[in-house]
Amino acid sequence: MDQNQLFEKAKEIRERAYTPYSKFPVGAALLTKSGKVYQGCNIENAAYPVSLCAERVAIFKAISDGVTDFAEMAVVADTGRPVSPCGSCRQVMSEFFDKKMPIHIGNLEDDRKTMSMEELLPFSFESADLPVEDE
Ligand SMILES: O=c1ccn([C@H]2C[C@H](O)[C@@H](CO)O2)c(=O)[nH]1
Ligand SMILES: [Zn+2]
Repeated sequence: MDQNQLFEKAKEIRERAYTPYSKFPVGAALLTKSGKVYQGCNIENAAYPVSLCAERVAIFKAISDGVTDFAEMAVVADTGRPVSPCGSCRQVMSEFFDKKMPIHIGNLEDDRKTMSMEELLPFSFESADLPVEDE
């Protein structure tokens, strides 16, 4: 699966977004090293903060399937510049993605940009920062 195909998967799932409040559908496609693709769309709620972003839906689908061998992600929305994942999604990505993993962001005009995990969230808070528990 190449980058164009991954963006197609992101655009496809974007059509399933549930966005009656923002009217801002987003699609994400997460490729695993074994070639499987997990697709996610944003799902909103009348209680606005309960809404979940496309990126986290894709990641949580994979994690709940027992899959963690992530290779690349593509995210797409109808934005003027390539869509910028929110801070909460960057933090969740950093929990599961290697620092060098490429994240492709784009818009419907196919303006695209690829950033590594560590470019997207530098100096991230991570498990190594937590105190080590003695036994
Ligand atoms: O990268 C992004 C940015 C925003 N949203 C969603 C959250 C909300 O449903 C809507 C407007 O913020 O877009 C995503 O899914 N991914
Ligand atoms: Zn987000």
